[in-house]
Formats: sequence, structure tokens, C-alpha cells
Amino acid sequence: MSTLAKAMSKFRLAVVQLQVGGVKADNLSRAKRLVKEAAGRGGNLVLLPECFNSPYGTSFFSQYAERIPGESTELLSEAARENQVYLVGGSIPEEDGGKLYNSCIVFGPDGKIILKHRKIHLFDIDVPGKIRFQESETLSAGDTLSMFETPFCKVGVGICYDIRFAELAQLYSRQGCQLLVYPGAFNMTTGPAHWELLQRARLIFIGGDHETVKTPNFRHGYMTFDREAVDNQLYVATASPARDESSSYVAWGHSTVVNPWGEVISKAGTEEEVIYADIDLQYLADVRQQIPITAQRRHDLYSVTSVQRGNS
Ligand SMILES: NC(=O)CC(=O)C(=O)O
Repeated sequence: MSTLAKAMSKFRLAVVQLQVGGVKADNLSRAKRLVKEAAGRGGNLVLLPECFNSPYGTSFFSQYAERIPGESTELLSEAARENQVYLVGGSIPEEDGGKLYNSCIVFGPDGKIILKHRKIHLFDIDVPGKIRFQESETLSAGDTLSMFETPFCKVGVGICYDIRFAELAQLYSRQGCQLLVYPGAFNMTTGPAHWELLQRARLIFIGGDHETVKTPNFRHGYMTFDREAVDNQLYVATASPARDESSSYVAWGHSTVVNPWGEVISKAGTEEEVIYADIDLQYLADVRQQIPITAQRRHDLYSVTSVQRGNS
């Protein structure tokens, strides 16, 4: 592998587990400080939590909602540019056309917006005696898959509840993503039961189209896998707000990064901190050759397709 290839086959992922309170300005300044800290420790791609600028709750979305670009995204753009990092800006309540969305904005190292992902699956659950949460009471759902290229790999984006839908992850993988990122905010009911389990489960599943990945190849400086050869073992990262027992919605915490073998390679506690994981794409390719699930897929029995043009 060439020196360039070797350099591009590894990068450092930083996950910011942010203490989020009721004062937006405080949340924003803390986020900017921790993005700088993450970059200072070698972070190439930085991930913030769901609803990083405001309390997470249906009664807060309208009060804290912003148009995009707006106060929060301008600050994130500055943070990405000043620190020369790819910044997955968690999520914020977005107002557009009289509707509210739970939106994640991704910035390049030049501070420009690369994409906006609006949470596709709204968090509507009712666990009797435990938790009832109905995002759809105030939010509208997004309707696009969101992926972006970096010099290291292609990244698929989901927001929290999106992680529960394997089809989304499968389509991201088939489109060549090697890392999935999910700003999230699980709670004290679903967090202990599902947070880590879902993240590890998103690694290994049926998907891809044809034969196994033979060797990664480089096009335009990116490590890419021929679309047909894309397998589905990949890295998965989640970012949670830090736990605050005094808030109306108590976040589980435990931001995590899992590798293609399904091992937890970095995990936060419940306090505010930044965790790091060195992503090794050659290791990903090795795992995909050791367990060639795509080659073993029963293409004659099932398939996963997107109804959205260009995402099948
Ligand atoms: N907050 C979410 O969107 C999802 C969640 O907490 C869960 O799935 O549990």
C-alpha cells in the first residue's frame, strides 16, 4: 500500500459527550471549546450529540428552533474552519416553512455545510410506566438518506431513533459507507436495554450486492470499495449528551465507538468528556475478507432496496 494510501487508511474520530443545559449560549460555547479540544488531540472528524444546543423534549423544540443557517450552525461552521475538522454537528431543532425538524448539519474543514440530515424516523414510543415520547407531536420527519465523502472514507448519517432501522444502515453500507455516525439521546429506559446492542448490531447484517471486497482501491484520493463489492461490516459511532438527572429527559450517556468486529473500542461514562477512536480502514477490509457475508448473501431470497432514486 502506498504511503498516501497508508496515511488515508487511518484517521482519528472524536466524540463529544456534551453537558447540555437550558441556556443555548452556554451549550454553544461549551461545544466550541470541546471541538477545539478534540482537534487539538488529533481528531479529524468530530461528532456532537443529538439536540446539543438545547434541552431534548417536545416542549422545547419550538422555543429553541432556528432556521439554517442560524446562530448554532454559524458557530459550528466557525469551529470546523478554525480547527480544520470534519464536524458532524449533532442535531438541533430546525424551523423551515412553518415546520420543525430534528436536523444534523455536517461541515467540512473549510467550514462549509456539506449536508443536512433531518431525522427520518421520529421518536414516538410509549413504554407504560417508563417513558412516553412523541416527537411527531411537534416535529416533521426528514425524507432523505445522508452520506458524505471524506479523504478517509464515506460516512453515513442518522439521528438517534434512525439507528433502530437496519434498512437505513444497509443502504448506507451498500452505497460504500465505512463509518456510520448517530448523534443520539437514549434515555434511562431504552439506554441500558438497547443503546450498545443496536450499535453493535448495525455492523453485521445482510447487504451488499455481489462478491466480497477483494482489496480496497483508491479513487480521487479516497479509499473506496467498488459499489458491487461493498460489504456491511463497518465502524459505528454514537454521541449522547452527558447525563443530567435534573433534566426532564435524562440521557443515558455512554457515547460509544464500535469496530467492524463488533468490539467496543471507545466508550464514555455519563459525564461530559471527549472520547477518541483511531479508525483503521485496512482493518475493516481485513474483517470483510475474513467473514465474507456479502458473498454468502442469499440474493435469490431477499434484497434491501430504497424507493428513493439513486439510493438503491
Ligand atoms: N431519542 C431517540 O430518538 C431514540 C431513543 O431514545 C430510543 O430509540 O430509545
